[in-house]
Amino acid sequence: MTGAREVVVHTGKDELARSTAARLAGRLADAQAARGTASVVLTGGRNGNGLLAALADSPEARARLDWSRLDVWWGDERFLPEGHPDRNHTQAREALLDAVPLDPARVHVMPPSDSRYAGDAEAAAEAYATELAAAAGADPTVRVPAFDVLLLGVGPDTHVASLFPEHPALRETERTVVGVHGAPKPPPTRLSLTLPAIRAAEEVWLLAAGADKADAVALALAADPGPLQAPAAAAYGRSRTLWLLDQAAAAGPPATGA
Ligand SMILES: O=C(O)[C@H](O)[C@@H](O)[C@H](O)[C@H](O)COP(=O)(O)O
Repeated sequence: MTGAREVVVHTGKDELARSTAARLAGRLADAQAARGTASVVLTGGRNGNGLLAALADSPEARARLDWSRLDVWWGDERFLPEGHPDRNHTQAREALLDAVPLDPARVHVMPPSDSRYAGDAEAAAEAYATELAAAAGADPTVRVPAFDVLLLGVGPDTHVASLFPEHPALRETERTVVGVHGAPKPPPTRLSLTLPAIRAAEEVWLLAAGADKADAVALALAADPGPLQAPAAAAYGRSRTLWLLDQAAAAGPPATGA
């Protein structure tokens, strides 16, 4: 079912961000060298934004990456008005996107809540699904591009993108993007790629740093928990699934008892 799962542990969150930025710049530059273009799917959250900030300073990115030939997508978005400071798009702009010469036509933002979808998360999700399908090419059975790298932050409950444990969005097998209602992490209304869309990526990279992630990482890396219990364990790429951790997140559940 899945490409090999690899785990890489860095000393701390800054080193994780720096090394992952170098790795990502190299991977995307290789794709551009081979195909002319590259694609990356961004994640929200502190680790995702830390990675983007590190990418802005990355010598590897400066030396090798052609920003104008990079397609940028999002794995999830907080369904809030355009420019809201909590939107993943706003935070990504601040961390990186406004500082590099991207082609605006290649930056595929998930619709904000004050767009023409007027607060209708399902309609916004459908619009993004249509944009993905258009980018995937002429074959109507292929509805998501084969992203080079899809990034996912891992939540302390093992959520990835806006797919939370036990949430009905995890059961989606048809749609590639859904509106997520009643999310336990604010804001409650979100847009998210579904598991089938995530699994269309060539490589899925999961990021976690800090002791508060140790239980989640241990659970997701343990033998096959179901997706409903541990969404992170159900997120994998076609050719590779890479877990990028710092030592605290990799330390496993804290010892209990005497
Ligand atoms: O929009 C979001 O909130 C996310 O995309 C979410 O899935 C995030 O990546 C994780 O909660 C990890 O976030 P941290 O890196 O901040 O722990």
